This record gives sequence, structure tokens and C-alpha cells, in this order.
Amino acid sequence: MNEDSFFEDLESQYSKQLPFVVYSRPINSVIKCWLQKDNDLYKTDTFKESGFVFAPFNLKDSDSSVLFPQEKCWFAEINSDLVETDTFSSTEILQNEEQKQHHIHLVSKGIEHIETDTLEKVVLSRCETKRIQNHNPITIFKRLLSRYKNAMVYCWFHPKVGLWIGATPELLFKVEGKRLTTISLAGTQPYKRVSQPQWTAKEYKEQQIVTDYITEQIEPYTKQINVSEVNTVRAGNLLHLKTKITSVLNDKAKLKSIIEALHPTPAVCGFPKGESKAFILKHENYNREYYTGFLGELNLKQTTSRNNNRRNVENNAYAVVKTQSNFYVNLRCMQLKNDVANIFVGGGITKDSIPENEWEETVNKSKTIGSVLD
Ligand SMILES: C=C(O[C@@H]1C=C(C(=O)O)C=C[C@H]1O)C(=O)O
Repeated sequence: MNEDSFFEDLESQYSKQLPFVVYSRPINSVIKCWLQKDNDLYKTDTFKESGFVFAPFNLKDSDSSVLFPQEKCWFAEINSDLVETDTFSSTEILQNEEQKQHHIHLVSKGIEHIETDTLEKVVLSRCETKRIQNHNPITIFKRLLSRYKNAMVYCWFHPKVGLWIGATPELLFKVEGKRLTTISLAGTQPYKRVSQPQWTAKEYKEQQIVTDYITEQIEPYTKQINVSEVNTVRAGNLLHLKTKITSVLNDKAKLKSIIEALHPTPAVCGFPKGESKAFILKHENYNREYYTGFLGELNLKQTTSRNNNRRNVENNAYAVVKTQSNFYVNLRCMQLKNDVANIFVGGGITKDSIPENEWEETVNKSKTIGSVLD
């Protein structure tokens, strides 16, 4: 399939108001799309089906996980090197003093709660609204794609749910056969072209909370957990601290149990989970919907050959079929509604947080997605 027909099919799907998702996984030169053949809203609670999942932050909410079932979809892919983007200049997102004071107040409340209670970390967020001139989601998707090579860049649409676009640096987890990979990502600073960025004890602590939580949560379902050293990774105009965690699933592990164990992680909710989630639902004062939820491929069959000798006619006898799922946390994302983009941004709060700096952090995060809007 060539680039023109790939994107023409997407545009036609959108103009018919039929559900679709188009995405490219990090450091992957393939763009894939799923086009659902009808406009029904399919859901999953068991995560036993095969397809593409789009799940909300609050899984217990009425917004349960939307599924594009594999058997109801057309599927296509192209090489991302083929994609051309338009030239454009983005407009600055104007900082709103009222929103700033509101966020600073929310963060201060979070710090107070941490000081007086057992809460250690809470991730507090806000929604920033920007009027846009170009609302073609495919154009915005292509712009993100050309800027964020090491992100999961996606555009997802369902006429009964809405239109979401994002470029997330965060893997929730992936499972290939029995192998589980996840990451702990937290701590944020602007990217400034220095070779050795400095991190504070506050940021290391905030990220360590996420690593400890993840390893503890996956322990009942795994054997041999390996935790990498902490590295700095770049996500567009930002840097984060990252640890990679790999392990092997035991026979007790079901995909749903791993989802319930990990989502939402302290990277996007806080620690302890119940208390931080209750604080968010009570005080954030808006509905996160799919922001800090997760999205990705569910139970897809992947065939790999054990024998690299292509001339070996018995190759098929050595082919291994593995089931694989990969989910990304829905961050650096926005919801498009008519001529408005709702951009969602947040950051982790601990007792050492400074409210003004936390506001700045959300402003920097909003530039990831804001920079592709005009
Ligand atoms: C919550 C967000 O990002 C998360 C919070 C981070 C932090 O607190 O430093 C860093 C990366 C993400 O895990 C967001 O981008 O909105």
C-alpha cells in the first residue's frame, strides 16, 4: 500500500464517521491503522479478545475500555519514512493567570495532604483549552509523527466517544508470550542539550516510588524480575528518569490481572494507589476521561521463525506463534472537539514539590502537543 491510499482510506473513514486508530510505536518505522467496519461501540472487561484497546483513567467508571475487535476491522500498514508533513508555524499557548492560580492552589492542597496523611505522592493535572484553525486530525497526527520518533504517536476516533491524539513516551507494559516488559518513568526537566543533566533527590525519590510499586505489584505474577539502572531519557522538549523492568510471567498470570496490578501506576496517579486516586477524583475538578488511561494492541498473534535460513523448506515447522499485547499510558495527549483542543497535562507531587515549579512543568508538557497546533 502506498502513502496516498493509506491516508485517503483514513480520511474517508473519518468523513463517514466510522471508528479508526492510526499509530506508530516508538522507534518503529511502521504506521499501522485499524478501520472498524461499523460504528458500534464494543467494550472489553475481560481483556481476552484480540483487537485494539482504548481505556480510561478510571476503569471503574462508566467509560469502560473501548475495543476495536480484530474481526470487525480492516487493517493496513505503511513505512513511516514515506510520510511528508506540511510546513506550518504553531501559535503560542497563552498562559492564563486564573488557571495558573487554580493549579497552584490544587498542588498546595496536595502537598498539605501529603504532610498530614499517609499519602506519599499524588499526580495532579489540568486541562488546557486552545482554539485551533486546522482541525484535520490526520494532519495533526503527521506533524506529531515527524517530531516524536521515540513516542507512541496515535490518533484515535470513535463517533460515540470522541477524537484523541497524542505522543506518549510511556509504556504501561508489553507481553510477548510469557515475557513481561514495563518501565518506571517519572521526574521531569526541560531538555537543554547538556550531556549530564542534574536531577534532585526529590526527582529520584519520586521515580523510585514508581519502580518499587511496579516490582511489588508484578511479583505475584512473575518469576525473575530484572530492574535496570536509572537512566535519563528524552521525550521531545523534556527529559525524564526511566528504569526498565523485565520478567517472566508465571502460570497464575492473566492479562487482566497485570492490568489491574499496574494501572494506574504512581507515575500518573500516586502512592498509595487508593488514596491518591480518591484525592484526584475529589479535588482535580474535571474528568480525566482517557488521559492517563492506556491504549494499544491486545492479544495479537505474532509469528516468528526460529530458523533464519529462508531457503530451508522446513522453516514453517520451526515457526513460533506468540500472543503479544502492548499498552501505552495516554499522556501528552489532547481531545479535539470542533475547533477546540483540550490538552491534558500533569505532574507528580511529593512533600518537596514547589507549586510554582509544578505549574511550569505542566506548561512545558503542554508544549509537546501544543507545538503541532495552529
Ligand atoms: C502526568 C504526566 O506525566 C507523568 C509524570 C511525570 C512527572 O511527574 O515528572 C513524568 C512522566 C509521566 O509519568 C503528563 O505528562 O501529563
